[in-house]
Amino acid sequence: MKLSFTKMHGCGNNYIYINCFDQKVTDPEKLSIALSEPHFGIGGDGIILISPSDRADAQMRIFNADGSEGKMCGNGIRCVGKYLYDNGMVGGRTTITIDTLSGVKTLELNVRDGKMQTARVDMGAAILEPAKIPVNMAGSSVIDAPLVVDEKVYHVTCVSMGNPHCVIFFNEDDVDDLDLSRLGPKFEHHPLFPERINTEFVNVLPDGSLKMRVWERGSGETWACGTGACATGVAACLNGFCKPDTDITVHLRGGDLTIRYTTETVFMTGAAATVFKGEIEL
Ligand SMILES: N[C@@H](CCC[C@H](N)C(=O)O)C(=O)O
Repeated sequence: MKLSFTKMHGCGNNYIYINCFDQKVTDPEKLSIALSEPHFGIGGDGIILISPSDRADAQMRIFNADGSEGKMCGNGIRCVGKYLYDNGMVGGRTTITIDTLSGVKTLELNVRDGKMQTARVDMGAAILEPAKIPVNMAGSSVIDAPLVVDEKVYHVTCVSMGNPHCVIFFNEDDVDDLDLSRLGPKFEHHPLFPERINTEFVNVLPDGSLKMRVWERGSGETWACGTGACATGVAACLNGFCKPDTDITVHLRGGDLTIRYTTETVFMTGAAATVFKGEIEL
């Protein structure tokens, strides 16, 4: 059996996109593990299925490289917008909707020469995680709360953007120097996060922008995470490093995203790119 796919990335967060309008995937968990593997598969951070929806232009489902399913993918949703627009699946409209496990999201597409370049996504309201970690909590949410990992105290702010994120701001260490392959799994599998967690390691730069590295549950270190950048922008506001209702630049390993946190919602703006198309024998 042959499967057509498109490799796309948003700020280096690269997934294998499968058009399920005309193809069927029966075991997406197993397929994601096989295709994400770089030596025997295609290589990537996971797969994203694009299917018909009865309440939006399309539905997307995201599977991490280990086969687990995420509820939402910020970099992925911009790529799905590009896929739909560039392939003529939304009749040239630049306002489109995409159904996700975390609700229907609206995208405003910025188009040049018939191709989508960037998208602004209304990601929905940030959900402040209820306190599971004792001590130093503002209200009933986890904001700047101490969490011991490997006998060291980290101060974490937990924000859900449909999927769970734990954001840590570093004053002294440059996040570029952290050994994420050692540290990331300790947060991902910490007993306080039974559903596992995506973790963002962040420096606030002198100009007020944010430098972020991410360890994603189910995929390890990726070059960017859209929901993670949103959670980081929100956490920066909650901790007084940035201001709501302003554009916050988040520098990721694979590019920049612009985040705006308002009382009603979080907006994320960034690019999406097609890398190549292919067909794989299963
Ligand atoms: N890379 C994504 C998030 C993908 C899902 C995540 N690893 C999870 O399991 O929650 C993004 O750009 O948001």
